Amino acid sequence: MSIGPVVVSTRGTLDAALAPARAQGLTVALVPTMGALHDGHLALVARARDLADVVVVSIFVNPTQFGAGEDLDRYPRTFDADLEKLSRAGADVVYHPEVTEMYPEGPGAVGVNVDPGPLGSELEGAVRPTHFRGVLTVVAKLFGLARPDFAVFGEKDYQQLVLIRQMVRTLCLPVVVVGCATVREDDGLALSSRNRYLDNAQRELAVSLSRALRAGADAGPSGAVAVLDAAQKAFGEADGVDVDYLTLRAADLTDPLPGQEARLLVAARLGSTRLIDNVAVSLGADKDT
Ligand SMILES: Nc1ncnc2c1ncn2[C@@H]1O[C@H](COP(=O)(O)OP(=O)(O)OP(=O)(O)O)[C@@H](O)[C@H]1O
Ligand SMILES: CC(C)(CO)[C@@H](O)C(=O)[O-]
Ligand code: BAL
Repeated sequence: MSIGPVVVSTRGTLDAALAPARAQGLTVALVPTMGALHDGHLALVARARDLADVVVVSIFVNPTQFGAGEDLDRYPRTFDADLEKLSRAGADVVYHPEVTEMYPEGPGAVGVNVDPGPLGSELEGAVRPTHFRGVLTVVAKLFGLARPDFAVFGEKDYQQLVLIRQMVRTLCLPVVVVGCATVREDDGLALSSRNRYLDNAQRELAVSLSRALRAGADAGPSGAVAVLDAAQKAFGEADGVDVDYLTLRAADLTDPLPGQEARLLVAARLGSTRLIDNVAVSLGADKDT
């Protein structure tokens, strides 16, 4: 019987847990999460297992990436179930700090933060203006704490992945960022901890996000206009789904160019639940250009 991962909650105990591996020159992969783990997270852990000798998973619901009125208080916290899943997935260390450990002066204290730059105010950032500052700041802290050789993130949070890559490049951080494909339900819905907020009717409607993205991606060779048309049509009249954005960008989230791999991204609200998703699109030229 496996004894499961070592669970630590402070910088000192994390250092102590990783010291033997570091002394032997073993490599470390970090998988940052906010818990409420599902198969999408476990795919990241499996990738981390392939990449490195030691796998550290952090579970921390980071208050600084939630805006006022968002779901910080009701965000699912399922630590015991998470630990069982991580045990089966072969994680070595679980870092589960308290808010006071990560933010000794309080999460609201004015201090040093990572500025995400202009992309931090677009797409998700347009609706959640302080979100990416909070994400990048906590990810930078986690990198400083765990000092991983590799860090694994999901493409489901595509803008987050792009911004983390930018941060690593700009700040010359010594870590390799690895992105993992989005894991989906059988009907196409991207797995997300927030899916558990959906009632039955909303769960049925939620498939319209991935259906629209799929239709858009299929129209890729016909150009950007066709992609957006097809995606919007596939959304149809889905009553009860309020789309925040449905947009086509280049893979680095600048303007898309024909002949390149692009990304079609969507965010929508179903009642008080906000879901995001995206797909890769092989983009051809518009017919009349
Ligand atoms: N379906 C998925 N497939 C692959 N990776 C995923 C999936 N869902 C989440 N991840 C990745 O897991 C990591 C931790 O994400 P997080 O704990 O916020 O889970 P989440 O399901 O995205 O939750 P939320 O509902 O808050 O968006 C991130 O790198 C995220 O991109
Ligand atoms: C990367 C992350 C763990 C930072 O809190 C979070 O934004 C998430 O779960 O995607
Ligand atoms: N998966 C991104 C975390 C958030 O929405 O706050």
